Amino acid sequence: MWRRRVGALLLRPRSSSIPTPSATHRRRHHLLLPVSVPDEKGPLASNVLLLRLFTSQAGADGGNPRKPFIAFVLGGPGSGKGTQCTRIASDFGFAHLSAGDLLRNEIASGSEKGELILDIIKEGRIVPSEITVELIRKAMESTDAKRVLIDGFPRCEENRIAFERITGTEPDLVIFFDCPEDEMVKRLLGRNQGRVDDNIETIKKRLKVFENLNIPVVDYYSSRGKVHKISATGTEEEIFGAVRKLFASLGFENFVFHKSRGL
Ligand SMILES: Nc1ncnc2c1ncn2[C@@H]1O[C@H](COP(=O)(O)OP(=O)(O)O)[C@@H](O)[C@H]1O
Ligand SMILES: O=c1ccn([C@@H]2O[C@H](COP(=O)(O)OP(=O)(O)O)[C@@H](O)[C@H]2O)c(=O)[nH]1
Ligand SMILES: [Mg+2]
Repeated sequence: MWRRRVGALLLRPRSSSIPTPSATHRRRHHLLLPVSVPDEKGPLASNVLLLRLFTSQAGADGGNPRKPFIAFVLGGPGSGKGTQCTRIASDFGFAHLSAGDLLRNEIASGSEKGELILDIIKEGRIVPSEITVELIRKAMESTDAKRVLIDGFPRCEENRIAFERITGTEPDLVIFFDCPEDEMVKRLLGRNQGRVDDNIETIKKRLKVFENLNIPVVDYYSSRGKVHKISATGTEEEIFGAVRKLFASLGFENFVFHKSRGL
């Protein structure tokens, strides 16, 4: 086991647990990211990330040879996380763990926890950390993959802290898909997957939760030099072009590219 020891179109959110963003936070968010995040227009190979990749895969990370390379994939609702993760998984051999899908599977299982999760998702709020982290932990345990994408998690600082405490590990890389709100709304309203949260009322709440609770997680990892911001506007293919460059710059082999050349 790899773990150390197994162990602003927006409505005000209804839940009082959702803090109102301070002007300082908003200012910080918009100023901080471009300064501290190496973006796709910057130098391709970030030596820090490259070093982490090799230390993680070679087992030098905390002396644990079986710790997978972990990438958190963040971005607002509808920014294209799931779409891009599917591409990364097939091109670069990552296991794709979608926190939202794990939660929806729990709902589909008919468990008592599932009922609570459904109520929270309908409201666009965040499921208690212990539930989500436990689902992710189990999913990670049941894969032998050496590279794992965790899509749509952590959603808030509390999620992040719980993950790091329970798994005893941190992500090696955080990808942040940066997308304007109006584009996200358009995509969500056209997603057409029958989701209980793809309606305008819930979308407004999810956007508010994203800005208030998820952006601080991006800021935290930015300050630790782990975030790679990718502009999520343009076609799926154009965005994947930037993603591909990032993974190539980190030394990941592109299986599809090699297969197409008979290698
Ligand atoms: N670059 C893009 N341009 C237009 N639509 C997109 C793009 N990427 C994804 N979509 C569509 O937008 C919707 C939301 O994408 P999805 O990957 O589910 O986002 P997320 O997981 O971040 O919510 C889906 O219907 C998807 O097909
Ligand atoms: O770590 C997570 C991931 C998702 N969710 C809930 O599940 C919903 C859908 O998440 P998903 O990632 O599937 O949505 P996406 O951003 O991809 O549209 C969110 O709005 C939250 O209510 C959560 O509480 N914690
Ligand atoms: Mg998704």
